[in-house]
Amino acid sequence: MWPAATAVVGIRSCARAPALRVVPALTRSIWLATSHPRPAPIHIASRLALSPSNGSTLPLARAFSNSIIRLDKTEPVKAAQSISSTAKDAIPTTSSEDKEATNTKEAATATTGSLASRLSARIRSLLQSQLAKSAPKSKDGASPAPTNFPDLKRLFSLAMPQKRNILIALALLLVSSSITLTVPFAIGRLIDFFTSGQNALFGLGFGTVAALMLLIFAIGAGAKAGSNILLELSGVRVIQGIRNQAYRSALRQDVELADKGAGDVVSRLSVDTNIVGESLTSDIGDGLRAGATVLFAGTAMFMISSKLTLLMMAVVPPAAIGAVFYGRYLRDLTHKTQDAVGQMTRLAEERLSPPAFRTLTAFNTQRQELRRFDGKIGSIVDLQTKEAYASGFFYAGTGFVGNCAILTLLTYGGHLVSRGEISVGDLTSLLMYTAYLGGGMVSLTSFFASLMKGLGAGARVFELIDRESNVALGKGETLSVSTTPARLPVRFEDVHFTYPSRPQQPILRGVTLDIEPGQSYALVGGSGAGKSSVHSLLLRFYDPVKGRILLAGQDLASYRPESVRKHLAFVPQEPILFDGTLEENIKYGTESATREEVEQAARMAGCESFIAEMPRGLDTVIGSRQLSGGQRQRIAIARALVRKPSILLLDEATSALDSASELMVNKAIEQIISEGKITVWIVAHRLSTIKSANNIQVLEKGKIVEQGTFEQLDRPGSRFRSLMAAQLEANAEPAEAEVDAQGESGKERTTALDKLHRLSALIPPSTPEEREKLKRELSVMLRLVRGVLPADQPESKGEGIVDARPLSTHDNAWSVTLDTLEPEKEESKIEETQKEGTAVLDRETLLAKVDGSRKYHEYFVVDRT
Ligand SMILES: Nc1ncnc2c1ncn2[C@@H]1O[C@H](COP(=O)(O)OP(=O)(O)OP(=O)(O)O)[C@@H](O)[C@H]1O
Repeated sequence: MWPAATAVVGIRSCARAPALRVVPALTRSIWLATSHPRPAPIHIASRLALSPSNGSTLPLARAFSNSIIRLDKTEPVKAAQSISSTAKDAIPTTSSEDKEATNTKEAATATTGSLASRLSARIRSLLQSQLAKSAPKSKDGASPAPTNFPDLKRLFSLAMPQKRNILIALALLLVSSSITLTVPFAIGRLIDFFTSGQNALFGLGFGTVAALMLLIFAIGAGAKAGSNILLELSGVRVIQGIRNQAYRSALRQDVELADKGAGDVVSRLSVDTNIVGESLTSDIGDGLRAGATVLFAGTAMFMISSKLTLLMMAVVPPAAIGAVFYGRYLRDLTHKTQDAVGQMTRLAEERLSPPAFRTLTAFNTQRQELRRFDGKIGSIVDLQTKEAYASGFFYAGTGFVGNCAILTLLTYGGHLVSRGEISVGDLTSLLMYTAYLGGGMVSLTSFFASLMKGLGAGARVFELIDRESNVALGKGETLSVSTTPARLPVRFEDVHFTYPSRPQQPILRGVTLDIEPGQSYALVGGSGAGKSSVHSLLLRFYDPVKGRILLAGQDLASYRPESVRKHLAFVPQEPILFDGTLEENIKYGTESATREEVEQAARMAGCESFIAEMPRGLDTVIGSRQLSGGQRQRIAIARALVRKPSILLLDEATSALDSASELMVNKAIEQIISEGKITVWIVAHRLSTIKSANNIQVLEKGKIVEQGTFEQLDRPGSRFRSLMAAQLEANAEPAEAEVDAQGESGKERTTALDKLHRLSALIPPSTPEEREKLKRELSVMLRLVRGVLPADQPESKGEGIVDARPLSTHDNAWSVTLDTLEPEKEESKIEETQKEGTAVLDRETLLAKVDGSRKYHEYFVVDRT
């Protein structure tokens, strides 16, 4: 408010003519119109303001300004040195003027030299501590990672695609600003015209002048509209360009980025890009307008009264130094604030994701979550509080400096008017130009501050854009294949692996294995053994830290990742569906698939029945969580099948399926396996799934400890058997009450059948009590098997009922046949079978007892060594 307030005092002190009464109000309204609510790069002002006045100050201003520009670059300490050396250069000039003539030049140099070096050290330490504080902490919180702020050139390069529009907008802006800036001059002349009683103004009649001015103002308004529209539109396009660039970069990253959570990336894409785009377009417009205002107003003032102008300009350098430090502080603060916003977004996004939201609702952890979120907001508020204090003090300071300047103008200006050195009109123009200058400088500070904010946010955007992926897309040789599906042997050779986020935790410690084309493999191991990690390495989500993976005899890392992934299909543990139709979801990644191919894949994956129940079949739109877990898995399997891959990777792909669906999917997989065209590599816990593979690999403690066929591995003392036994024990815990409660309803039957699957490979108990328990269970199962067979079941192989393979090849094993479990014979038969060694029940025999008309060709076996 300084120009308006002090204008009153100034005008009163030199009031001569009635027309002057209008000046304070006029000054105030013009100042309000030109001032900006936000701060300004006084360094530019200082350069401009100082330039015409004093030859010796021009280099200083330039050097200072250059130092400030260097501050924006990535070398803050060098910039600090530069600033201090600029200050050092400045001190001899000013101090030598003030010194007594008796002072020797050496003494002055020594004094100023030590002052300058102290100043230099102080600035350097300030900047270093600021940088250290603002730099994001590393994961362990120990050592801060240095922040690389982009230089202005890099920042401006983002606006290059809109260069033409921006330049036109800026040219229009200069036209409109120039017109606005002639107003104080015209008013000064008008005041002199009215107070002097002349007949002509600029040699023209008043009416003509007024009409001309109206025309000029209209042109100014048009130019302003044009520049505003063009800048806004350029801003939108620039933001669009930055977002595209950043998103493209995000999509090309390796999965490590996603492991950290998407929230931070999302906030970079949304908030940071916005800040950068704004600072490159509308803020640049504001800045240029303000710069032109300051330049024009300063020059005009200088022409009206150089003495007065120079006197006023003395206040600029301290304000400029303040602006530099404020700007820099703001830039670091913005970077930190944006980081904090990123963390908050990450938390909110994670917690509001459908599965997380269900969990927090079910566990009543809303308060706890709110506290956690509050903590995140708290750190943002802390940073914003610092910003509030910084801007409060800064603006108070610049306001104070401005008031001092206007006071000087009015006091000394009034004096000059009273001495007749300048006219009242001149003083009025000066006063108005001061208001313009003040407003312009405030706007410049605002522009400077937003540019600094842009740099802070830009650093985060560039971090994303520049992030190098370890597994770079588009780099490497194209994997060329002669057949479809391609026959691609895989070999892991002494592969060691740790996740980048946990380099101290080895996951694989020398895995060596072979995958032959057209074969099927099951990778088994305890939870957390690293099975999924093995698949991740083949998919090149990560690269091994040691050893190598060979694909078709060549290092996997030498291929273009996309060309390898084209031949792989992957069904993850937790399949992801996207918003869209079922067909779109199945075709995801295989856009060329026809409707028939989609339908066939859906059929093979066992999706047919539930798709048929959907209102629009394959065209039904689904959200990411609008299907059951088992349905999602089946869609994901269909998605993999429609791809017709060379290698099909299934990671617990049937874990969420019930037995009937699992059986259906397993049959589809078995069919694929039997065709021998596609290599199938399964990660599984369930025996029924594992057994469908020709080869089994057992992963333990980061190594493959056993591999072979099921028959080879299912032997006493094998790691595989103990692994299976441990899992089965954990799963098969039948209780009498539960068994009784099962009845024969479809759902319960399915549950019991699931248990039956597991029991088909159970190691029978050795103690009489446990054997008792097993007998009870098997007898219930027998009842269930009878119950589950529909009366109209055609003569068949028992499809869709029970999945169990012949295990008759097992040496030294024994089995309890279900027919031994007919109530009256149970006890004796078990004993008997134990003595006999291996005996197998074929279902045909079993079911012949149940219903002589049916034939079944599969077996239930209870295996025991
Ligand atoms: N993105 C990751 N970053 C860091 N560590 C990870 C990551 N993913 C998995 N791990 C760790 O790597 C180890 C192996 O995990 P992996 O998922 O490969 O095991 P798994 O054998 O597939 O387990 P499960 O059978 O339970 O799915 C685990 O200890 C796990 O904590």
